Amino acid sequence: MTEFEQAARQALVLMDLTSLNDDDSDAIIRELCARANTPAGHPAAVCVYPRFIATAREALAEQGLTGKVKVATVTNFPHGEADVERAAAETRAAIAAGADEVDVVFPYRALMAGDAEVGRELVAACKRECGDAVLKVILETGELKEAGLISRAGMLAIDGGADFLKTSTGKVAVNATLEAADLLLTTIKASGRDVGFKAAGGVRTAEDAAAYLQLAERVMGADWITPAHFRFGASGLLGSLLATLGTEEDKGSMEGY
Ligand SMILES: O=C[C@H](O)COP(=O)(O)O
Repeated sequence: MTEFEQAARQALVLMDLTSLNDDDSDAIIRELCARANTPAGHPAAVCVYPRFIATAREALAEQGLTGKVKVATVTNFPHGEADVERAAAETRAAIAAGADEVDVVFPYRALMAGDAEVGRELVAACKRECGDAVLKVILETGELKEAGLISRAGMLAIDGGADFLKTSTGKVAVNATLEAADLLLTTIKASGRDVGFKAAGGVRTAEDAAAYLQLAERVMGADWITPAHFRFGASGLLGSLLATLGTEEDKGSMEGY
């Protein structure tokens, strides 16, 4: 296996296979879950809107993937409002509906306007609702733009109890970049805390994935890169990974894409 194929195989098991579109339906989420069952292995999670958590659980069970592929969802998404109570209530509802993992959007506009405390509070409130469930905090680095703000947001999220720092919603002009990834990985390392990293938004090819993996290896070391610490949030990466591995997607499960 070439080094590049190895990166594709690794990226597949680190992926949160995502569908967060306005026209998502039960049928589309069922197909997403069917696509998770690839001949080359399965992703770490599927990531869906809260109203599809039950559908995803059911569809993964039908694929024999219960417990193997987690169900992730999003809260305070995509705008990252500074309403702690609402974000906590959405997170509580997501956990009650059966989410294994919650990706909450950090109130990044509030931070840009000078209110740092609400970000820490919102993350802490959502982590309380999660308990042992994984909380990923979406910082929207492409909107924060400045290195200082990106690192500050990362530190606040870690202080609030984030299990992962995630770059982006995938809904703004600039999503995951290697520069933002470097800043967040460095922030995680400097914190000394057991926090993971998720690159999300615009990661489309095996080449993209390999570059992030190389960066993470340089900053954190190869052994750190497991699904417990590193994820790709991606809606359009699976096909490229499977093509790199010489495995075609099942066209029957591609209807609607
Ligand atoms: O969290 C994941 C992102 O929403 C996915 O973004 P993408 O559609 O650009 O892959």
